[in-house]
Amino acid sequence: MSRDQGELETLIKRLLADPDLREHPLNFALGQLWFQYRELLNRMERITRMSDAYQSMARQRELSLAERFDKQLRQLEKVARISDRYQHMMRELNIALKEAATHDPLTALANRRPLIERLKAETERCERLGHGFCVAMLDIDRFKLINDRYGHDVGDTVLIETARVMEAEVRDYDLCGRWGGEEFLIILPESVLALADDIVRRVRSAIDRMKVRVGDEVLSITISAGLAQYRGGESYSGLLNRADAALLQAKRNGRDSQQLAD
Ligand SMILES: Nc1nc2c(ncn2[C@@H]2O[C@H](COP(=O)(O)OP(=O)(O)OP(=O)(O)O)[C@@H](O)[C@H]2O)c(=O)[nH]1
Repeated sequence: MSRDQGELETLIKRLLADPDLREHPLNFALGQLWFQYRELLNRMERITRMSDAYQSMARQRELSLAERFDKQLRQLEKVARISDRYQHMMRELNIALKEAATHDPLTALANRRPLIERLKAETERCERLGHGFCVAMLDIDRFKLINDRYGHDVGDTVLIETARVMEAEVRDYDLCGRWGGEEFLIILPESVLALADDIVRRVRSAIDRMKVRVGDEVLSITISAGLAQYRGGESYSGLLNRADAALLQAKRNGRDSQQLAD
């Protein structure tokens, strides 16, 4: 309120309160004007208060919207983190499942499944391109004796060590797997029998040099092997049968040896 306005209000209040002026002809009109002016002022104040309240309410609502937005954002971030972890877990699980489906849990070598897939692929490739490939079936000699004498755990260690040495000796593109029990299969692509024979001799001599210790004793492990080269038109199981028969012959020949299939 300005200074002039304040002085005018004081003057009007004084005039209206003056008993000598009560009968003055303008007193009633001035009283009415004063009353209307006060009413107007009150209404304006009410409107201003309402507008202030509305603005503060709006500010409050904006604030709580921002807070709600932040909360939603935090929740979304949490969901995204959980989903990331879940996807990572699923990926790991898939890898573990694939590993379990294609690898022998004891030696970590390929199991029969990828071996058979590779045999099929190689026979098809052979038919198409005419490249030769060989397989070698390898078997630990008198393995039952090791189990019986030293226990199953030592037998397992022998299997693990044999697998490790075997895999280290073959070429990168050969596939070495556990066919079952103490029997291993090596698939040698792009090879004729003479080359496969050299590679298997190298594998056997590395296993010969391998040292598995049981207390003070060092076990000596020998291997017998049968080798066969793929013949056009033959099935992969026919090829395996010939390698198996050659292995049997190697065993009959006194073990610790290798035999080429006819
Ligand atoms: N420790 C262990 N032993 C196994 C496993 N799988 C098979 N065997 C054992 O391997 C042995 C194979 O014995 P045999 O088939 O008689 O052959 P071998 O004693 O090696 O004799 P030859 O093959 O004739 O030289 C059996 O005693 C099986 O119990 C395995 O995962 N761990």
